[in-house]
Parts: sequence; structure tokens; C-alpha cells
Amino acid sequence: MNQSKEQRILNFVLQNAVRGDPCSVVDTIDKYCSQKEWAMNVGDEKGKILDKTVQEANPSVALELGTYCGYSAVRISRLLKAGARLLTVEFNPEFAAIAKQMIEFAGVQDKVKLLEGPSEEIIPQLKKKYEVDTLDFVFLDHWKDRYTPDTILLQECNLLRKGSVLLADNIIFPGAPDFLNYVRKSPHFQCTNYPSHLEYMQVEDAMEKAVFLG
Ligand SMILES: O=C(NCCCCc1cc2ccncc2s1)c1cc(-c2ccc(F)cc2)cc(O)c1O
Ligand SMILES: [Mg+2]
Repeated sequence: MNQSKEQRILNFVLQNAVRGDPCSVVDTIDKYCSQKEWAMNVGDEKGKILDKTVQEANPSVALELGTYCGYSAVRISRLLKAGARLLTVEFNPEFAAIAKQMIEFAGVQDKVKLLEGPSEEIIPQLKKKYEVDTLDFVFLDHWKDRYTPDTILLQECNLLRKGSVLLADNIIFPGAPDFLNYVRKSPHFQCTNYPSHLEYMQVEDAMEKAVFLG
């Protein structure tokens, strides 16, 4: 049974990155995916926008929708203060298994909780089952047509507070036009656009920050 691309990415990290060093894991994934096989990690250019947004928010509790191989989970969790945590949601079991190993190799497993399943099932469980009060930061990087319904679901579940920061990947490519419409038209969000490029490519992309106003 030949290996998946995600398994090849993980193996490259296990063989070339420094165990316990999240930066080396992030850099090694970027090296592989820019030189050998493209993969849908947020990448270094948009990753720098993610870093700045996370540092500004300095979250105690962060949520990521769409773990994939764990690249952004490692990237986010390396910036979290002591005691802060990241909940990351992945519905694909193969991806989740790869991400779990990636997170452990990077040494951030104490900050990251990987939740397997569809976001629409997990979001309503966050308060009771995962002891979340409100979310300080949410990174949306899952199915692009789930950004809007899940943003509405987060509000319905009372998981956002005044100042909660949402950051969405792939606003231009593959695109999330209904999300852009929704947050920009809503009086409950203050939006900022960050033009960038699709990971490892010279294709236009962008991220959108939407701060919840309560
Ligand atoms: O689909 C993308 N990302 C989501 C994968 C879906 C994973 C999910 C996680 C989850 C968790 C909970 N509930 C439901 C879901 S569904 C994605 C795709 C491209 C791309 C760009 C150019 C291409 F030619 C082809 C693909 C680039 C990106 O940066 C992406 O993020
Ligand atoms: Mg993405």
C-alpha cells in the first residue's frame, strides 16, 4: 500500500526536523511542500500574518477548524503563553493521525487538543465537553463553505465575546465569498483584509480578520 502525501510530509519531518522544536517542524514542512510536493498548509507568507494576529490576540483559548497535517496548529501553539491552549478540529481520520504525530514531534502536545469530527458537531460540545467559556481566537481553514455556517454556530453557542478574533484563510483562493459577504455586512464584526498568496504558489490569495463586536 503506497504512502499518502501526508505520510511523506510527516516522514520528512521525522527525519529532518529537530524533535521538540516547533519552528524547525514548520520550516521543514515548508521546505518539503515548496520543493517536493505542494500541500494545503497555510505556508510561511500567510503564516506570518497568522503569527502577528495570534500575538496581537494573545489568546488563552484558541480554536482551529481544519488541522490537516498540524502545520498551523504547531505554528499557533508555539506562540501561546503558559497555560493557554489550542483546540484543533479535523474530520479526516488519516489527516488527524498524521497531525497527532506532528504535534507530538514538535513538543506542543501539552498546548494542543486535537478533536476528531465535523465542526458542526464539535462546536456545540465545546462548552460542556471541552470546558470552554469563550474563544479568544478562531482560525478558519476548513471547508470554505463551512466558514459562514460555523461562524453563525459559534455565535449561537455563545462562544464569542467582545473582541474575539476570527482569522480566515483562503479568502480569494479557493475563495470564501459568502463568508466575506457575511462578516463585512454584519454590524457585529469589524473586518480587515490581508492580501497575500496561495501557499507555495504565485497565485493571489488573502486572509480576512473579523473581530466580534458583541
Ligand atoms: O480545502 C482546503 N482546506 C480544507 C480541507 C478540508 C478539511 C476539513 C476539516 C474539517 C474540520 C471539521 N469539519 C469539517 C472539516 S473539512 C484548502 C484548499 C486549498 C487549495 C488551493 C488550491 C488548490 F488548487 C487546491 C486546494 C488551499 C488551502 O489553503 C486550503 O485550506
Ligand atoms: Mg487554507
